Parts: sequence; structure tokens; C-alpha cells
Amino acid sequence: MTNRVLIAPSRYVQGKNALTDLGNELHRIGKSPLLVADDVVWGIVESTVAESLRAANLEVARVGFNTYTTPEAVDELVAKIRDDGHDLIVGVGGGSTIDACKAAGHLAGVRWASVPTAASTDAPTSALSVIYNDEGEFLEYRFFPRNPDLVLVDTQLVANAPLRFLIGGIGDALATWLEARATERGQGSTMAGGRPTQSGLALARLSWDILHEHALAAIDAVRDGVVTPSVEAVVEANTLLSGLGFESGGLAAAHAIHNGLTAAPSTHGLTHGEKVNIGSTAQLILEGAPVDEIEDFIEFTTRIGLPNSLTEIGLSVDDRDALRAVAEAATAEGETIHSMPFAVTADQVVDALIAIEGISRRVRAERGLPEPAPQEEH
Ligand SMILES: NC(=O)c1ccc[n+]([C@@H]2O[C@H](COP(=O)([O-])OP(=O)(O)OC[C@H]3O[C@@H](n4cnc5c(N)ncnc54)[C@H](O)[C@@H]3O)[C@@H](O)[C@H]2O)c1
Ligand SMILES: [Zn+2]
Repeated sequence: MTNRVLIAPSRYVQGKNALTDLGNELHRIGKSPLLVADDVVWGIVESTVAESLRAANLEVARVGFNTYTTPEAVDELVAKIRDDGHDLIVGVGGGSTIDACKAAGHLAGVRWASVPTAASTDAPTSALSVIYNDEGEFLEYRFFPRNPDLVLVDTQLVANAPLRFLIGGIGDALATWLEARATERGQGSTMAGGRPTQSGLALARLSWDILHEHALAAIDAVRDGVVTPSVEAVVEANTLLSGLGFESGGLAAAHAIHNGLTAAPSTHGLTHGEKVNIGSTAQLILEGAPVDEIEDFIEFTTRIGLPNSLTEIGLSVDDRDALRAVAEAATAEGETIHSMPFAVTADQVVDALIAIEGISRRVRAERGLPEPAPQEEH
């Protein structure tokens, strides 16, 4: 029988204004950090980061970052680390920047740290990166022997970030329990390279429970840019619990369908977590989950502001060719959909994707929620 495996970052730090501690925290793991942040993020964090690093006697060296985590973007960072002699790379921003830094740190043989400035994904904690081409289509997962040495999240930054990022992170984190549960029911292994551990499953479940209790209240708070206990709970669920839960609990259909959706140009304006939520809704249908559970999931995610219909991702039930392309990509060899407790074909995925439209429309009508509308690009 395959071993059960749990992996985790070495140190997780979360709190309001935690960014002021970044210098001290980095000083524990490196002497010459390379910070990677795009211009938007750097504009927000530069003064705090610079002051904190200088107080810890660390130099402030920063490079920018563009849209996607491509092989070329990773290689450029590796060259920068080598040319300038850095011993640590620090991804400051969203999941794309952080993934590029993990991949570059691994290739360059230095340590890496994650400083998420939005609670938009569980990328900061994991020991893997998701690599895309220039068009934003999924290429591959890259796995590393270690998780980040440090994950530092400033909850005030998260509360100041556009609300859509927190909502995306909630979508990413809700999938965690659904996929871990499916992996445990089947024979699949996790991204950590073993069977799910009880701890991985429990953390995935805790993330789900926290979100059902606190997500709506956290959204209210972040709309006004304030940090409350609900915001703290949701940031931890989105970032740490979801990260540990997916890596050591298992990914299944939801993320495979997300990866398939990246092949559909109409979804490119959506966040990671929004696409994942389409995958979660389709997974529930695919696995024949109890109807109550499916309907409650649709109601809850609609209230959160996550898409759960084709209309919201720019597709319709008549887009058979596009849906087939998504389903073919989602069921490619090696995809996590094969961790489901039964064999899944592309036909089944097409049917599940078509089915989400009708059920989403009916549940919304029955429960007094607005009908699905195409989401605005961002
Ligand atoms: N490796 C993993 O385990 C893992 C897990 C989940 C997702 N991912 C990856 O993460 C990526 C998606 O990450 P994402 O959803 O964070 O998006 P992103 O990183 O692609 O984009 C984030 C955007 O938000 C902006 N931003 C960040 N913080 C901000 C702030 N405080 N205020 C204003 N703007 C801010 C950035 O400038 C950037 O434009 C995908 O590539 C996905 O595959 C990886
Ligand atoms: Zn994800």
C-alpha cells in the first residue's frame, strides 16, 4: 500500500501589518533576498518592505513580474538570482508571482518565501508551481522537494486588495474538501506523493467549515477594508488550510476541470478560484453527490459571488466544441481527475458541465437569487 504523506511550509506568519516583520522573518533564512513583485504590488508595499528590510540589515533588491508563470519567466528569475548572487527569492503578490519564485528558487538552488498580498489562492504554501504558456493555457505542474521556508500574510493588505481576489481564494479553498474527500474515497495519490493523511483531510474539512461560517462576514468586512476575526479566519482557510489540505489531501476533478477551462479563451478574464468553482460544481454533479448538497453549494457560492454556471464564464450549453475541448484537457493522462473514485471520461465531463447551467438557473430561481449573468473582465 502506498505511504501516506503530509508536507507543509516551515513557518507561517499571519496578522494585521505583519509586513512590518518581513525583514526579521527573512533574516532567519537568507542574507541576500531577491524580491519579486509586479508594479501594482510594489507600489503598495515598497515603503513598508524597504523599511522593514533595512531595519534587519538586508538590502532591498526587487525585480518586476508580468502576467503568467511561464517557463521563460522562471528562467529569467533563475538568471537574476545567479548573476546577482542571491541566496533567497521572495514572491510578493498573487499566485502567479509566487509560483514563478518557487520554481526559480528550486532551479537556482536557493531558498524561497511567499508573501501573498491577496488571499486569492493556496499557492503560497505549496511545494509545487503551475506553469502556463504565454496565452495562459495550462502546461504542467512542477513539483519541488520542499515547501516555502516562510509564508507571511499581512491581513490588512488582503483587506485592502480588490474583493474579487478574496472571493477567488474562497472558491479555491472550497474545492479543497470536495477534492480531498474524493481522493480518499478512491485510490489516487496526492500532490505530496502519497495517499491522503487524516491530517490533510481534517484540514481540508476545517477550511470548508470555516468558510461556511465566516466567508460572508469576511466579504462584508473586506468591502470596507477592515480586518475582523472573520477576515483572519478566512485568510487562514484560503491560504494555509486549503494549501495543506489540497497538497496532503488530494486534488481531483475540480482542479482538472479548472485546467481544462484554461483552454477556453472566454475564461481568461476569470480568476483561478472562479474557474475552480466551476470545476467544483461540475465535480459534485459528476460524482452524483446528494441533490441537497449540490443545491446548497450553488446557493452558497452564488451568495459569495462565485460563478457556478456556464453563462458566467462566457459559455453556453450549445458550445459543444468548446466544452469538448475543456473536457478533453481535463481528462488528459496524468490529470488529477483520475483520482476520482471511478473512471471519468471526457463525455461525462461534457455532460456535467452542461448540467451545471440548468441546475444553477433552477436553484437560483427557487431560492430567490439573481439569474446568472456573464462576468465582467478584470
Ligand atoms: N502552486 C499552487 O499550489 C497553486 C495553487 C493555486 C493557484 N495557483 C496559481 O496561482 C495563479 C493565480 O493566482 P492569483 O489568482 O493570485 O492571480 P495572479 O497572481 O495571476 O494575479 C494577481 C493580480 O492581483 C494583483 N494584486 C495582488 N495583490 C494585490 C493587492 N493587494 N492590491 C491590488 N492588486 C493586487 C497583482 O498585481 C496581479 O495583477 C494561477 O497561475 C494558478 O495556477 C497555484
Ligand atoms: Zn487551486
